[in-house]
Amino acid sequence: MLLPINNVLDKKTVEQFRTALDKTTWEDGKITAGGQAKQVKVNQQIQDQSDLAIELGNHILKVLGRHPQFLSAALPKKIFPPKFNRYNNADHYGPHVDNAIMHLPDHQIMRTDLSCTLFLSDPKEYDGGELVIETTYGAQQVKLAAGDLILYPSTSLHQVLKVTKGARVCSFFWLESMVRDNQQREMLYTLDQSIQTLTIERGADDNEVRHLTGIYHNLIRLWASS
Ligand SMILES: O=C(O)CCC(=O)C(=O)O
Ligand SMILES: [Fe+2]
Repeated sequence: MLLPINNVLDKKTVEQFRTALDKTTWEDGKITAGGQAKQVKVNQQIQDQSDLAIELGNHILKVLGRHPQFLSAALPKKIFPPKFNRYNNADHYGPHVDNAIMHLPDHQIMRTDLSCTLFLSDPKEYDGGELVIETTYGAQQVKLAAGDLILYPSTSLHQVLKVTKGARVCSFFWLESMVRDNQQREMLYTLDQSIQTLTIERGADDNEVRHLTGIYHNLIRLWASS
């Protein structure tokens, strides 16, 4: 499932992020890529452990930590500290699959189940730069408004097309989910969203709402690892 989540950051916050990012130092994105990805990666990034990356990254994590739709869809166990990239002057990132295992700054490791891009440039600011994700239903092109985020399975082959005008600035990161299997996680998300709608329509004291909520939690018990 490719899931867009709108307005993760409001316009004012995006503006504050951009003011800081537009005047910071950017380095070659190849520095942090390995193997096959290094060969096809042509973009810029800011240093992962810089004060700015940590400050902005923590803000994103705080917002996501209380975002019901994100939490329901991702069921996150570990989230990689958000990174920041920029594509301009014909930058692009050729087709690749993200590494399965990532090393966290505290020397722990995590498995990547879901990949995220949080757009910090408005589509009007640049030409090209679509994130193209291969799915079982064909390639999907993603280009979202500034402040919106796309969540997609890390198992997917994906690429960022050449930016031919302007600049595409994003934050990107990965997460390990408590539910490893994409299909199980997607069913839990659909069930949870349906329960939320039903609860609004019928109230929390409704018999079916009670049963379905119980089933949701019991499926989590069966499928989640903490
Ligand atoms: O810029 C993006 O949207 C994705 C970047 C990416 O695929 C990566 O860094 O692995
Ligand atoms: Fe990637």
